[in-house]
Amino acid sequence: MRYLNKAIWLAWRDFKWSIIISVLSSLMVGVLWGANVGAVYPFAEVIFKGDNLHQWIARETEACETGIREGEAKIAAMKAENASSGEIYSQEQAVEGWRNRLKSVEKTRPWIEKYAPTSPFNTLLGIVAFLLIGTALKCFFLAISTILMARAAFRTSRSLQRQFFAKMLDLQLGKSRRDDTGDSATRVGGDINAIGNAISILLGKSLREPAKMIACIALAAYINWRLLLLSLLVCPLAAYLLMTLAKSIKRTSVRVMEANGRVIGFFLQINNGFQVVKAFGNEELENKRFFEKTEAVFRQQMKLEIYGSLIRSNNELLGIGMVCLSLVAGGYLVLNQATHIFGIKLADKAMDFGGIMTFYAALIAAADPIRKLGDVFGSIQAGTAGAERVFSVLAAEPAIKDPENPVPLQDGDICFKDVSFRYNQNVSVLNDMNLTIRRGEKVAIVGPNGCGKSTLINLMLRFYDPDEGAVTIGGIDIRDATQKDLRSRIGLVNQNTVLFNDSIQENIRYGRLSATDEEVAAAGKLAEVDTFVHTHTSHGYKSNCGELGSSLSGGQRQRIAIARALLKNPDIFIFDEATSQIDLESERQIHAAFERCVGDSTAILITHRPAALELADRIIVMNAGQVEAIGSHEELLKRSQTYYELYREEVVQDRQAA
Ligand SMILES: Nc1ncnc2c1ncn2[C@@H]1O[C@H](COP(=O)(O)OP(=O)(O)OP(=O)(O)O)[C@@H](O)[C@H]1O
Repeated sequence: MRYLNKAIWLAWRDFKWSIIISVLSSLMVGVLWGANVGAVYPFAEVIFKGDNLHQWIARETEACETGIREGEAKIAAMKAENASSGEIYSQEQAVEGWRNRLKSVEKTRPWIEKYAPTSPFNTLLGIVAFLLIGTALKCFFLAISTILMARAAFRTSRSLQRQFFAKMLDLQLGKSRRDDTGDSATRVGGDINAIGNAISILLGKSLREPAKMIACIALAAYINWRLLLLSLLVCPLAAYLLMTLAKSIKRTSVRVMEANGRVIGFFLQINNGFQVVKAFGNEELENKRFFEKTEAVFRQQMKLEIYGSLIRSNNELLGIGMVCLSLVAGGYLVLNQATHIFGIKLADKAMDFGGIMTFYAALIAAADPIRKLGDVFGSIQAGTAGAERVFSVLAAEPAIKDPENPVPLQDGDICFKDVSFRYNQNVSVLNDMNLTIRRGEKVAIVGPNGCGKSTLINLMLRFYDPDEGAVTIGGIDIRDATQKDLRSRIGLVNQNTVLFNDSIQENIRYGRLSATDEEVAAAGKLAEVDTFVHTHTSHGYKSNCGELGSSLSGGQRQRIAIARALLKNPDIFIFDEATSQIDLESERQIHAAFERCVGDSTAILITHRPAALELADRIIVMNAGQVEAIGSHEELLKRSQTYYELYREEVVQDRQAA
């Protein structure tokens, strides 16, 4: 509940007035509900006795005065007979009851005398009109309350989604990275919707229904509070069952959310990798795995449904239990015109027909909101579970943070000083690495698979921070600058080209949002996007890339990514295997463009391609997380066995490809 309270506080902070008006409207619904039930009393009196309200109030006054008179006479007689003080006290209480009742009657009398019709039929018409107007007003307040609360709840859920989205972007950095896409998708979708639903129910239905219930209970208490207490005897047991079931619902709600996360995660994974599934003919296996995951959701959902129906039954039984108890006791009192059952006093005076009918109507009307509250529990518990899952992510501290007093970066040499890094405790990826890349220099980094080349780039972009040592640019530790400042200076094209489901033009413009169409086209031309965009697409630069660039070839995607980086015109270019999927001829053309565009920016190329190595002033050979050798192509062929072997492999591959 602590986390759901946070969500409610957010709703309160932003939609105070909506909530206040909605809550007041809910209270009005409660009052009008009780008032409508209260109309049963005069209705019963008029229909069954043929009285009008003037006659009824006169009878009531007379009954009260008689009750007081007789009571006082009894007290006097008791005192004369030296009766016990307990007996006298009980009689005094009865007289006090009559006096109170007379006071209420006296208060009502002027209203009845002034406004109530004199004929019974007109009285009936008046009651019907009261009922109709009361119900119309109740509907009006109900609509106001529901709409305003829904608005506050939906807006709060959307705002939570935005916060969650921003947080996810921060948490993707460093070792706090969240790899469970399905789980995150469930949290941002279903869980947040469950929170919104819970807010709307908690501040709407769960105030409105108790308000209706309280109005009816108050009416019942006004008629006969002792009889009401008797009918409430079933409450403690029902409340205990309710609390136990509520805990189970919360626990199961969390399990449903987790299981849903696994279904979505699995679905996304197979959807992305469907070609592998098809190519290896593993459809049956994946269908079976998916079936098991959906079955797990089904099992938890069924549990939830069973708990929900138990709560509904519990509440319904509670309502009917109250009515039944009072039916038996009240029926006995009226039929026997008694005030006691088993020596226990249950009424000050024998109850009349209208009174007991109104009492029953009040209890039946109180049972309806109690029944409706059954569904409320399930939704609130689901919202509480969702809030725990969502706020635990929102509260997580990102591993990569900006410093409190950032220093502006200067263009300059890039230095890795004694840098060590491991993704997890056991495996060291970079070991005490030292490397300086001079400002404006073009370097190529080569090395066997898994030696740490991309990790080097990850540290430079502060996607991770080193465990030991520091990365500096222009002599400033990049941890002392803001991430925005750092990344604004770097143009990255990496091996996994990511394009968004937008036009080619907008995907290139992603490098610099302020770029004009002409600038975008110029960058496209330099990166050889032009060579396919006019011949292979229907709408040129306006053609859509498809989701994640799926309607383009690997090479075409890489060219768009290169154009995006060129458009940014950064201080530092990083090409991480950026031309690995481009044919040799296009690669040469891109390299020519690269030389023209990179100009005096620093450029780091992670590549095995011999043609790309020619662009570099120096080649850095990495092996097992360290710099093994640095030099020109010719020097390294002689000095570095690792380089020699890598080069020979690539040349053979290029010859085969040509
Ligand atoms: N996010 C990660 N979590 C855990 N280990 C990782 C992660 N990314 C990379 N590694 C591991 O770190 C090591 C270095 O990976 P890196 O991607 O830096 O190598 P690389 O030299 O760029 O390889 P390649 O030439 O194959 O792209 C590898 O053993 C890899 O499995």
